[in-house]
Amino acid sequence: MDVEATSNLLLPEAFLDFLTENGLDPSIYTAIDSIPRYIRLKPGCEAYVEEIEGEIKCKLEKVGWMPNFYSLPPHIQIANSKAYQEGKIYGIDAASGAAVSALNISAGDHILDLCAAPGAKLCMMVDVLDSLGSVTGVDVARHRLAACRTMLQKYGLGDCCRLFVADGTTFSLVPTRAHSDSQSGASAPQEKFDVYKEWKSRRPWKERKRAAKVRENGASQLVSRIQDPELIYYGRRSGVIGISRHELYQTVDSNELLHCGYDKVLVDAECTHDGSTRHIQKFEQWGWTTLQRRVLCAERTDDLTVLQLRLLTNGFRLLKLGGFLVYSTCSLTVSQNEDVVNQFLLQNASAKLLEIDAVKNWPCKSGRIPKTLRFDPSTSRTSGLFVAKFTKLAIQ
Ligand SMILES: C[S@@+](CC[C@H](N)C(=O)[O-])C[C@H]1O[C@@H](n2cnc3c(N)ncnc32)[C@H](O)[C@@H]1O
Repeated sequence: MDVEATSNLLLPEAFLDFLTENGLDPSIYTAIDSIPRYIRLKPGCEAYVEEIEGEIKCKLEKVGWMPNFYSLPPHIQIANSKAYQEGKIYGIDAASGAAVSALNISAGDHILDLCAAPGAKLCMMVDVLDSLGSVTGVDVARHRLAACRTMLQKYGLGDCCRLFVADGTTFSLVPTRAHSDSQSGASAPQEKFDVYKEWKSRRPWKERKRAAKVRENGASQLVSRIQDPELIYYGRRSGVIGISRHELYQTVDSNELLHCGYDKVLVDAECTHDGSTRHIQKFEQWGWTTLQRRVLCAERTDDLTVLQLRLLTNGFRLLKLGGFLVYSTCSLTVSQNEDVVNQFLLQNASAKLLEIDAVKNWPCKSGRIPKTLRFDPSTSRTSGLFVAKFTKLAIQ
């Protein structure tokens, strides 16, 4: 195959083989420069649109199918703009916006984002939540979650959030409303003295020592064996302040989870990122051998599908009865999407795949399983994304 004739990128033969094996059309990388960049305007900042246009020297096109989203030419950089630095705009693809919208977040919801970093979707969730309810962000990569914390603080969105470095396949903590509503009185009186106080970026010595110990254990064990998620941030209204460590880390059994689990769960799972043309473009600088290791290696893909199924299964376990869970990946391979969904449905009788209400206006296609969605860069003019939505039913 003549690589240069089919792509703006000089895609290596091995990647083209990967696409062919997975039934993916390499032409999604051809039009890479015609896919716009997207930003989300912080609600309440509508009056600044003209000022922002003046600053970044280009017109912002309103995205008709996704509120608060604007598109701009892909070469425009926003990172140095005042609007970006002040948190009035942030970069998030419109398809990512669709994954969040599919959750139908309402004020007061308690939300779990199981693969949260670097946090674009988490920020949007907090915006939509309008500070009522809570968002719990979990990610196994500490440095990426720390970047998420920085972003929350920069955008002034952290008040109702708490962030845990943890393995999403085993994470077990419920929203703190469960404790404050029903269990706060249950802890021993002496523990009440050792309650979480307001978050300070400089942690007390005792807490830093404890966190360092957890990290040390993590380095010497597989991450999935870390018992205690590490709390690296909590906001004033996250439900953490005023409760004890014992209360925060208390877990509940599966029956209780049906009632005190999360209202909404996002599992934006780790994947090969092959649907994100911009991500694949970065391998030009990072080196195609990194792509070989991260994307093309069959063993890695097999490990990934196991991880994806485990993340989805645990996210679903933490969902309350009647709640909504969205599973998304930015891979377009069937093995990481429809195959994972099929496997999950086979193993979870209480899971029901749902239609996504807003889909009529979205520029996406159906996935191979009815009700699932695929954003395909060549037709949606967004990054590639797979989205499936589930609810939890009561089973006898
Ligand atoms: C596609 S990215 C998530 C992007 C994020 N939702 C956003 O909107 O910015 C996948 C994330 O999964 C995290 N991850 C990988 N394995 C994980 C695990 N076992 N538990 C939790 N997070 C994991 C990675 O560190 C990565 O940050």
